[in-house]
Amino acid sequence: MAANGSTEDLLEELLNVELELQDVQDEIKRLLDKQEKLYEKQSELKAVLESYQGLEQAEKDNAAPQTENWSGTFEWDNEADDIRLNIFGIPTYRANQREIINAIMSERDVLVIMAAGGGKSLCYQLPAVLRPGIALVISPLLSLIQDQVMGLTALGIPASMLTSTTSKDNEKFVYKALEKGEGDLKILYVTPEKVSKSKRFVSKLEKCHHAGRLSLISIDEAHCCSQWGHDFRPDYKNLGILKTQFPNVPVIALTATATKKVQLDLMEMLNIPKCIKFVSTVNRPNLFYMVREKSSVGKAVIDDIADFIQSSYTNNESGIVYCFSRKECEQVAKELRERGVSADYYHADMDVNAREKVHMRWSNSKLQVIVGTVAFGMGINKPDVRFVIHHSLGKSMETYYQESGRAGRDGLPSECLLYFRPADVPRQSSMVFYENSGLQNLYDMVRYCQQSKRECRRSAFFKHFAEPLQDCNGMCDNCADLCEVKEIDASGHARALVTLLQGIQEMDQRATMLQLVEKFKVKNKEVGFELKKDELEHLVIQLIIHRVLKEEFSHTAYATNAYVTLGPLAKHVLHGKKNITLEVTSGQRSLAKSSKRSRHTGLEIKLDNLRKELSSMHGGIFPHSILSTQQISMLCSQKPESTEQLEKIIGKLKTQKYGERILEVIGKHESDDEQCDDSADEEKETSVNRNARRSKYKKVVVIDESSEDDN
Ligand SMILES: Nc1ncnc2c1ncn2[C@@H]1O[C@H](COP(=O)(O)OP(=O)(O)OP(=O)(O)O)[C@@H](O)[C@H]1O
Ligand SMILES: [Mg+2]
Repeated sequence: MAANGSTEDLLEELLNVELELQDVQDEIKRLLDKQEKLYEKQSELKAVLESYQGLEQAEKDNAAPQTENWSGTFEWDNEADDIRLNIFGIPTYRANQREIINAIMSERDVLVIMAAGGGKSLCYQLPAVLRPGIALVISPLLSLIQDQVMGLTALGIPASMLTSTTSKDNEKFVYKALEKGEGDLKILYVTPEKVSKSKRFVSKLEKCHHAGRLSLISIDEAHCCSQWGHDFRPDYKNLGILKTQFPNVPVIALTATATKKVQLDLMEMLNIPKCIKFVSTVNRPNLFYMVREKSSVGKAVIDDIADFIQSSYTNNESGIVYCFSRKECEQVAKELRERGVSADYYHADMDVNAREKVHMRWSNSKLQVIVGTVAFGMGINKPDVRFVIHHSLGKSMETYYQESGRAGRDGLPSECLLYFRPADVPRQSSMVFYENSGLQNLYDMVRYCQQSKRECRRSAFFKHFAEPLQDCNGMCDNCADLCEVKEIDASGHARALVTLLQGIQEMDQRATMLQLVEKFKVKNKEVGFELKKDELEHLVIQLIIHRVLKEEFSHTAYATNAYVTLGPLAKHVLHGKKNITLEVTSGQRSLAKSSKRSRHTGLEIKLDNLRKELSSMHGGIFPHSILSTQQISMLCSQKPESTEQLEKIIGKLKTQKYGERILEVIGKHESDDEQCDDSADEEKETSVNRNARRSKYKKVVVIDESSEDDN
């Protein structure tokens, strides 16, 4: 019995030792993984440091040529102005466009960083028309290429492409144009694969260059070259050979966003160390940014989205709704349709044809809203997207800037609305935590969502992209809506939360955010004023961002779960060294500044209908290629009566093609107008006004700035 007893004891002890060993091995594995990650981070940081040093040197080396005055007068000024107005139908240049065109015309290599919709295409398309020969444009996506070629063809500019969809006949035509200079071709679009994989193409290009007919090389969406960028394409890596093969042909690389590191990478990979750099602001002054509380009650958020679209965008103006997952995408599209919104979904699980069909219907304004995942990305070229709604927060400020930036590429007022609720944070964090800086990027995004009502939303973008602050001009919810902001001390709640979590951890248990909040509600009725469930969730998230709490992740066979644990600054809260305040805004908001959104007049609607009619008559080119929304606004304010007046607004080419119909619509509207005193021009309520009224009572948690150091 005794022997038996001691065998059992020994077995138990052995088991315990084995369990402990297992724990130690797990711990070693965890530490080795951590070491691996730290090594990676170390080498990445070293590379960044080197590239910064290199960039500074390169900038010094380039200092002299950069001082050239690209806004001066040039011999091609008149001809360029003529092409701009009479072919492209563009009345004036936007910031940096003229300077970039002048640098390219002076045969310099150029790197252009210009916000989405800033007008990068004109910077290479105009010199392509102006210079003799053929311009080669590298673009990453078939759909982008097709849009561009269609748009140029509508303007009467001979453009072609070589892609997987090009017919044999067309290919022959292009090769003849390259090799022999036969036929009419000014701009040729190809994907990067063509350059890196088709020897035949490169040899034709060499012949074209040899005969002096290669006018310029444009590399659009150039950030795809860099592994540090957000859309790396392996084939972009080989584009450096273009400068080696054709050293005297000017190269223009263009992208909407590139950090300093990406810029340096691009210059190196494309072999353009001496390029002239034009960096424009990331600010998109025409975008109105707003964040709304996402209700956790049933489908309230869908009701809100449908209401937003139906009350602000009654003329079928295009929009995008971004969702977190494919399933959510389909669901939201269905729910919006049930509420009478013309919506369909787009995600990576669909076959290419179905996806393309949805995209086309939307591009032609036959479908109002695309409900998409991040897969609905770079190929979107529609300039008149009036609103981008995020059903859930994105994974970083960078992606939010890109996605929301698809609104208002035509420069007209547009809205970017994000729905936020704390419960969406662990959904995202459990997806991104393994990415390099994944959590840090996500928490920056959360900061934007939970920002104090006293802070401008735009300032978050300026900070993120390391740019000096600029005036928002009332173009975000916080700047437009005056609301009373009160602060309430929530340090007691924070302390109680930390204590509760400490207790949970001491019992070797753990809790998700929702479980923690539930437990807290049950246990802590006595902490001063009572917070509602969603307010407590906001508080937990805010404590995570400020490292009082932290998220930890654990995998099951089906999912990754996010748990909340004590963070490095938990002690500060416990010892009263860090104050936490709750921001409470009053429900009554008033509009600070007058609305920036233009009104829809009867004439605008008539001209919009006309461009749609003409677009289907002209072989389905996009309505915005017939008349841009900006041109419609100018037509409405100037109401031209003759061909000469019309030409000054939309240029000769469009006047020749569509002038008669446009003048007819304006003339008829004017005579109707006189009779009925412009009753058709009933103002539609501006969305900014409406937003101000629809904003709801809300509490935001902020960490007191006066509290102890965060680090
Ligand atoms: N000077 C201008 N005046 C008015 N409209 C312009 C001007 N330049 C470009 N646009 C219009 O602005 C819209 C966006 O231009 P473009 O497609 O070139 O943007 P982009 O900078 O390439 O943006 P993205 O990064 O999204 O590709 C187009 O409809 C274009 O016709
Ligand atoms: Mg572009």
